[in-house]
Amino acid sequence: MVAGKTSTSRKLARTCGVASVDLDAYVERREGKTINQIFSEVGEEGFRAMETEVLRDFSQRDPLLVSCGGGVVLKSENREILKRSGFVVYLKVTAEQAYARVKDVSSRPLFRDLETARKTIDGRLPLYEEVADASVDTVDKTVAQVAREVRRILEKEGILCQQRR
Ligand SMILES: Nc1ncnc2c1ncn2[C@@H]1O[C@H](COP(=O)(O)OP(=O)(O)O)[C@@H](O)[C@H]1O
Ligand SMILES: O=C(O)C1=C[C@@H](OP(=O)(O)O)[C@@H](O)[C@H](O)C1
Ligand SMILES: [Mg+2]
Repeated sequence: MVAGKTSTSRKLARTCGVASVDLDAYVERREGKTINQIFSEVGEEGFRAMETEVLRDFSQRDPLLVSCGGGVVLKSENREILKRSGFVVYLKVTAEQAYARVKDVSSRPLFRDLETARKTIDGRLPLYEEVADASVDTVDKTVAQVAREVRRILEKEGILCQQRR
């Protein structure tokens, strides 16, 4: 959470002219509810079911930049989809940096305080590493810098065409 997945993907889509979708934004629009409302109405389990459904749908469309929610790695089914059908870039962040970026964490039901954020990040680390084809450290970098790094990786992999600079 707050690694900059949504912002980086949006920036990259704009600069590279590639279609993009944010899974959380898509779920919110489809349900006509915020992530918070979904969590309070159907719980995390209900939200995770929706997340898997949209991940499955969008994994079949190509080329597409998909920004996932940070908890997408929790289900093994999702991890298999990510590994099978995408090139996965893991954006790394520390709990401290994430907190410094957003003072108001109220729109993220699972990001409550610094200690919880630390534990969440530590607990998920092996899962992110399991699915990642590449990783980018986002600490002390702007969204534009992170997007540039991701773009270079995708160009090197032959996923995006080299752009003239
Ligand atoms: N590299 C960054 N530097 C500074 N602020 C950032 C950076 N990446 C994201 N942010 C800010 O942090 C907040 C959360 O970013 P977001 O892209 O929604 O992260 P995620 O989708 O990983 O949770 C936004 O307010 C965004 O502007
Ligand atoms: O890490 C998580 O479990 C979650 C991250 C959120 O997305 P971001 O990582 O884009 O904030 C959102 O999917 C939901 O609040 C749950
Ligand atoms: Mg996001």
